[in-house]
Amino acid sequence: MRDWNILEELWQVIQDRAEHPSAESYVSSILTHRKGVDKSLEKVGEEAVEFIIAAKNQVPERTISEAADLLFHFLVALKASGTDVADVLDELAARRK
Ligand SMILES: N=c1c2ncn([C@@H]3O[C@H](COP(=O)(O)OP(=O)(O)OP(=O)(O)O)[C@@H](O)[C@H]3O)c2ncn1[C@@H]1O[C@H](COP(=O)(O)O)[C@@H](O)[C@H]1O
Repeated sequence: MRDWNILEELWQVIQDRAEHPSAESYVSSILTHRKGVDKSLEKVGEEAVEFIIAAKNQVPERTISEAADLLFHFLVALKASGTDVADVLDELAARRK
């Protein structure tokens, strides 16, 4: 099975950008956007739609790329909304049957 550490790494980078915003950082630009949390939520919506279209049209490369965009923006939106990804993982674990 593929290593999931990339998601953990990405979460660490997002945390770091939140604590130390930088002008060159895309993550910082979303987390400090004038629209507040709405900007990150908009991006999740856009990327979800793009993912759905790619998957429906059965375009594998595009589906992978849009899925990556969606996962990335979802993590940024979790941060922007003050949600800890650890709590989401705990919630999933608690649903184990
Ligand atoms: N995984 C990503 C990643 N995926 C997508 N993107 C950016 O997300 C943006 C999405 O863009 P769209 O296609 O929606 O383009 P757009 O219309 O210009 O976007 P908006 O103006 O609507 O925000 C692009 O600028 C991409 O570069 C990402 N930017 C950063 N990362 C990761 O986040 C880390 C930190 O990045 P910085 O914060 O930029 O240092 C990086 O090292 C990467 O690992």
